[in-house]
Amino acid sequence: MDCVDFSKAENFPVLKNDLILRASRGEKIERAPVWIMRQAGRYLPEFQELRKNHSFFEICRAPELACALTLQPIDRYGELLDASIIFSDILVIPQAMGLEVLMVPGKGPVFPNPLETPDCFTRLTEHVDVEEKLGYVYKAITLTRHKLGGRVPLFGFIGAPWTLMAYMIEGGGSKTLFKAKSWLWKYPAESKALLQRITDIAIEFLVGQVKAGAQMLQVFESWGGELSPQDFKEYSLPYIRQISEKVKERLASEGLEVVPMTIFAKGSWYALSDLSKSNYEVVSLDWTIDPAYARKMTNDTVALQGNMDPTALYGGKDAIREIATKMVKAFGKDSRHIANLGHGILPTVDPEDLKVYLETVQKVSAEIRK
Ligand SMILES: Cc1c2[nH]c(c1CCC(=O)O)Cc1[nH]c(c(CCC(=O)O)c1C)Cc1[nH]c(c(CCC(=O)O)c1C)Cc1[nH]c(c(CCC(=O)O)c1C)C2
Repeated sequence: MDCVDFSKAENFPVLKNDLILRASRGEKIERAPVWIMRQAGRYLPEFQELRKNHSFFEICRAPELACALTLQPIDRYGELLDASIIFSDILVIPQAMGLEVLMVPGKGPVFPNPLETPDCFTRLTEHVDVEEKLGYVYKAITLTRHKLGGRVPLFGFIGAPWTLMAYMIEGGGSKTLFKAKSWLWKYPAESKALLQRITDIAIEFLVGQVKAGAQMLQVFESWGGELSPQDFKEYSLPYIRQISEKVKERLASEGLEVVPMTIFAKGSWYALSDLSKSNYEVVSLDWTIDPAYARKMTNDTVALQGNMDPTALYGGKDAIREIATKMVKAFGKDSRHIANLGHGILPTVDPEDLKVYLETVQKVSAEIRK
């Protein structure tokens, strides 16, 4: 019997379901692929069980545990999911840059010593060795690719530079982001220097994730919608563009597969046209955007991902069926559509209700293509 070494990014099992890769590239699909942001998370009792005995970042740093959590939704929902996403967090980049981040149960991420002024740059590591600091994510990706057995493709991801900068200054979640945004007015040059430092690491990290086995990449600009259209153009878009352009250049020049990339800029409806011209195959939509409007603004040049309101999963099974059906129909049968929610699944959703959503999407999106 052949012995495959699960620590090596080679001899991966053959992919059996490439629906999401085809949808991303605008190829013909028999139905819309579906996956869920935060699908490996707190709404699953099996996640809670494992989490009881381990801290959040301990799990991220232990490839066996991160792999086990990534597989939980895939094992539970079987063929109802068309993609997996590696269990990790966007905040591993600020950690690699030298900032401490804690995950406080019931509160979320906390930076005990956030950046207060640009003088604090002295606390950041000058040259981050991405492999040394974040190699644990690569190991988790490689192991997961083997253990997935080719069932579905595996996403790697990062937080976009503006979103990470905001966390590094706010020190955690925030309603107004007034501390991070005040940097844009008080220290525009230093803000751009910080965004560039994050961008350089992000590029390296995404290339490393593909090398390790990631088959798609998603960039989360979760706090895009806190910026005005003008500020988005200045402090978010240029870095989002650099990331897709340079990652693809690097992948091609290193003879690696140039994998499809998704941009999710939550709240940035005004930027849809710009985002569709930013070298991403997929633009992800939050639930406030009408699919027809998005199709028009992106001029039908990209695949669209989304976008049921995550709280619709609290409406009961009949409402879920009705709302999911409407959503699938709104994206239409000819369009490139990857079904998802408009943001991450909330921690108190009943996993059986999510199942109804997945079943409905698969059924309806196949029916309208017959
Ligand atoms: C893609 C991803 C993320 N986090 C996690 C994953 C991997 C798992 C998956 O998606 O299935 C695990 C992931 N990350 C976290 C959890 C819960 C941690 C726990 O067990 O206590 C999980 C499962 C913790 C976390 N980490 C973060 C928050 C948000 C806090 C805030 O509102 O400011 C929280 C609560 C930061 C974070 N993390 C992430 C984002 C971008 C997506 C989004 O906008 O939701 C953001 C903003 C991305």
